[in-house]
Amino acid sequence: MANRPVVIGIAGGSCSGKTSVTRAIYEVFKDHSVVVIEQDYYYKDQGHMSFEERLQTNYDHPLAFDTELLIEHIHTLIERQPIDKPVYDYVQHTRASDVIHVAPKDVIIVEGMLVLEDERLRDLMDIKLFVDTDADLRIIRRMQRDIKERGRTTESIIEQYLTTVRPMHNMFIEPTKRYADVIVPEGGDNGVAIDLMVTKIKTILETESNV
Ligand SMILES: Nc1ncnc2c1ncn2[C@@H]1O[C@H](COP(=O)(O)OP(=O)(O)O)[C@@H](O)[C@H]1O
Ligand SMILES: Nc1ccn([C@@H]2O[C@H](COP(=O)(O)O)[C@@H](O)[C@H]2O)c(=O)n1
Repeated sequence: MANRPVVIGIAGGSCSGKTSVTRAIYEVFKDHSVVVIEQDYYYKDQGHMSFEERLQTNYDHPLAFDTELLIEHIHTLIERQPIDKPVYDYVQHTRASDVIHVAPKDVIIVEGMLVLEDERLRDLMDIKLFVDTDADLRIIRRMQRDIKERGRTTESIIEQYLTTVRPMHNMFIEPTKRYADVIVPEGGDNGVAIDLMVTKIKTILETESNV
């Protein structure tokens, strides 16, 4: 077993396929040892705000996240200590009351739109991925997903996309592509990129000098 866990960052726009790539890697290592940390679960707690106020939040800005807590939790996992991971409720736009107890593992995947935006996060990562999918495909996927899974209407999705999702993507997410070691076109469908990642992770895990 490696001394220091391997930390992989998986960034990219909303609905680019980050979760799909994460799941594909998870499937390979799940019996071995892998933990997934979703940046979305670290949205700031808005329990003190009314539902109407929560609708005004810009969920695509870096300041919407409790990045301090996210960094603290990754440090804790790297030190091979457990964490209580928050749970997020997209319908209520705030943290759920429960947490998930997460044991430390050999592979830590940190997945989320803006995980390459903060230098402190980037510095913790051994491998940085950016999932790159065209904006037209992403908005179609988002429309389908958010109506089905996140309690949204067509009108609210279009309004949010034009006012915050698109401009914040261009301002904060797209520029982080430059920090990626690997740019993955088409996300979960890119079997070659996923195989390469799996091979690289195995190599790091097997390397004695990984301390
Ligand atoms: N290649 C694909 N073709 C069609 N739909 C996809 C594809 N990849 C992902 N999706 C769908 O798009 C939505 C977002 O995908 P996901 O992997 O969760 O992206 P992200 O984590 O980047 O938001 C999901 O509903 C998923 O089923
Ligand atoms: N209460 C919230 C919180 C987040 N969002 C949107 O989620 C997107 C990020 O999740 P992905 O799985 O798509 O990467 C982001 O674009 C936020 O706008 C939300 O709508 N409501």
